[in-house]
This record gives sequence, C-alpha cells and structure tokens, in this order.
Amino acid sequence: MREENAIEVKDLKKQFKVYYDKGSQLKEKMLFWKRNRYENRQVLNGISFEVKKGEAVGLIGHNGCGKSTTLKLLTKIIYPTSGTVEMRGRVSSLIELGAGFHPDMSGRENIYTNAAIFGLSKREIEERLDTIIEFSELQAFIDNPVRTYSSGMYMRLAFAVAINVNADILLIDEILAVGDANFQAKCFDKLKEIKERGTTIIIVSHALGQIEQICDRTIWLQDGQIKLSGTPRDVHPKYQNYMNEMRKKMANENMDEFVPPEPEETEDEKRYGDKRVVITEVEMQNAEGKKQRAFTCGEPITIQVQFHVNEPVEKAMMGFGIFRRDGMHCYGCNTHIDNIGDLSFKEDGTVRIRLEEMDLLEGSYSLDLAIQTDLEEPIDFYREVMPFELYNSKSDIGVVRIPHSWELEEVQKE
Ligand SMILES: Nc1ncnc2c1ncn2[C@@H]1O[C@H](COP(=O)(O)OP(=O)(O)OP(=O)(O)O)[C@@H](O)[C@H]1O
Repeated sequence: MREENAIEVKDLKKQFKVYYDKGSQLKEKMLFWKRNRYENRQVLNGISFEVKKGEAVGLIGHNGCGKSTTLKLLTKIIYPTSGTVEMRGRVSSLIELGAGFHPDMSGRENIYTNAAIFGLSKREIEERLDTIIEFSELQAFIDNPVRTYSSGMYMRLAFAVAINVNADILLIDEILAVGDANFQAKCFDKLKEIKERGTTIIIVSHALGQIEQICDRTIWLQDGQIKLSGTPRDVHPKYQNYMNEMRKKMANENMDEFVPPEPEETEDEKRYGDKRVVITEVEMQNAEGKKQRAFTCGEPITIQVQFHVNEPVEKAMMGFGIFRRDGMHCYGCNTHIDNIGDLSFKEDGTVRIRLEEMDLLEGSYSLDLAIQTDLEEPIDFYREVMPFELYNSKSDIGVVRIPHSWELEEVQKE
C-alpha cells in the first residue's frame, strides 16, 4: 500500500445470491419445484480506486448502483466475491443506523459498547463520554433504553459516537439525511472540522450539495463500475444531466396513450361548452416533433391540438393554461391577448402552439385548453387535458427560470 494512501481498492467484485420465493404452501412448492432457486446478481463489477490520507470522497449513483455495498465492503461488514480492500488506520463508520446498538441497553451503555467496537479503551471512552453525550443532545434520555428512542435520537447517538472516536477513516452512508435540520447542520460542521483535522472521509449521499461542501472528489458508480471520478464540480453536472435524461426517458416510456374522453362523458367542471367545436386530440412534442410527456426545462415544446367542427363558428378564440400540481396557475394566454385576431372554425383542423422555451422549473404540471367565443363563452373548455413533467438540467430553484447573465467587474473567476 502506498504511503500517501488511506484506502486502496483493487478490482472489487461483489455478487449476491438473490433467492426466489417459491411460496410457502405445499401446492406452490410443488408447482414451482423446478424453478431455479436463486439468481446471481453482480452488483460491483471490478471497481478500483485509491483515497489519499485526509482526502474526502463522495460516492454517488442511482438507487441500487452499489454505493452502500461498497461502503460495507470497506468496513468488512461483508466480503467481496473477488478483489481487495486495504485500509490504513482506525476506521469509524455510520452505515446502518444504530447497527451495533443493543435495544435494551441504555444510551450510555451503548456508547461504551459502540465505542469499544471502534477500538477505544475504557479510559478513552470515559474521557470522551461527556463530549459524546453533549453532542448527541440526549442528556435527559441517556439512561433510557435505546429501544425507546426515535430514529432521530438513534441517529444522534450513533453520529456522536462515530465522530468522537478519533478515527483515521470515517465512512458515512446517507446519514445526514436523518434528524432535524439543526442537528444535520451541526453534524455537517463537525464533519468539516474532522476533515480539517486530516481524517479521511467517504460519504455516500444523494445530496450533491453536501458532497460539494465537504468532498475533494466524487466517484460516480454505475452498472457496477466507476463511470466517472473527478472534482464534484466536474462530475455532478454530468451526473445530474444523465439522471434527468433517465427520468425523462422513463416518464416518456411510461406515459399512457392519450385518448380524450367523449365530451358527454366528462364531468361538467372539467370540460364544458356548447361543443360546436370539440378538441379531439392533443399531443405535446419536443423540438424533433416527437410525442413526449416529459421535458427538460428550457426545451421548446409544441402543443398540437386537433379539433372537429360540429357546427361552424365565427369570431372565436383559443387559449391555453399551465398549472402546477399544487394548483398554481403558472401561465395562461389566448389568441386575443396575442393579437391574432378572431378565429373561425369551419372544418376539422389542427392548431399548433409553439412554446419557444419552457422555462418553468422541475415539477408536475397540467395543461388546460379552451376554444371560446370572442366574448369568452365556452365552446370546448377543457381543464387538465394533459399532465406533463419537467426536469431541471441545472440545480436552480424556484418557479421559473429567469434568463440572466453575470457581469463580473474586478472579480476574478477561479
Ligand atoms: N444482502 C444482499 N442480498 C442480495 N442483494 C443485495 C444485498 N445487498 C444489496 N443487494 C443488492 O445490491 C444492489 C446494490 O445495493 P446497494 O444498497 O449497494 O445500492 P445503493 O447504491 O446504496 O442504493 P441506494 O441509493 O438505494 O441506497 C441492489 O440491487 C440490492 O438489491
């Protein structure tokens, strides 16, 4: 192992046997007796990385990509199918909340046993006991059995122990997601302090912001391999883009074929009007004209509306509205507001509304469409005609992306 390294992982592979359920009844067991009993699931497929002493590394990747498995292999809670893990120094971990806690023992007793597992002598534990209890903010409950603790209290105790054992290497799995915001902030500050002291840290987290604040490097795991490793600033935007594309793809694959219900069948408050003209088909399309129901913020979207004329109408107008799932009316406009002039519907046809940039931010939305007379009397007023999803390509927040730029005078960009 190289002198400057705290962790060396070489060609790590992990396979799990996943057993099929044959059922518990005799009939099920007989019917399925031929079924293969298990499947080998390859979770890690040869990952290698090194972590330098004092370096903080974030492990990211989609659910089930093997982040926790990697940490468990590092702590030796489980063993690899092949490959090696070498670590130098005392390891402390926060992997499974309160794993190692005995439910019937008090918080205080658990501090002793837990810290002993991390390698502290009785004297060392006694020296740190007050600090640990104080950090956990559990003074009033410290002599109660931990089975009476809430998950937040469990987490506080586990964290307080894990960070006070003066480990050389600290492994943390998604732990900062538990507990109240104040305590999370406190843990976070403590982690930064520990890092300053030179502790090597590996954090698994879905909160990229947390990783950006603490970690020098991010490793992105995918399909059992390292997809990318680099500074959080380099890796995170690529990961976010990838995840958005995946979510968008899945949302589009799962979309139901849209069939507008017959006008007569719809509830009055959702669809109403004299029905001289009716909307027969609605499609949302991306820039390539492909039918989609999930888009990336900023993308151009075309709303294609087909209509059928039961009775010709003159002096009409058409409008659309966009609502967020919580009911917020995000935008609405019509052909009058846009000075298109009166519309006349004589025969069946198509209208395309081109939204040049969909600048609403990530969320679930729905579309309203309306054909009305020039006096705004409903002809076919159709609420919630189509649900759609928007995904962010950046991590900006709020309701709508406001186009902007930065002018920097006397400020240097790093
Ligand atoms: N003991 C086990 N037996 C069988 N399969 C397992 C076992 N532990 C983990 N797995 C499988 O390994 C895969 C990776 O799990 P792991 O918990 O490492 O993922 P993860 O990246 O941490 O996911 P998440 O972000 O959801 O926490 C999953 O498909 C999981 O079902």
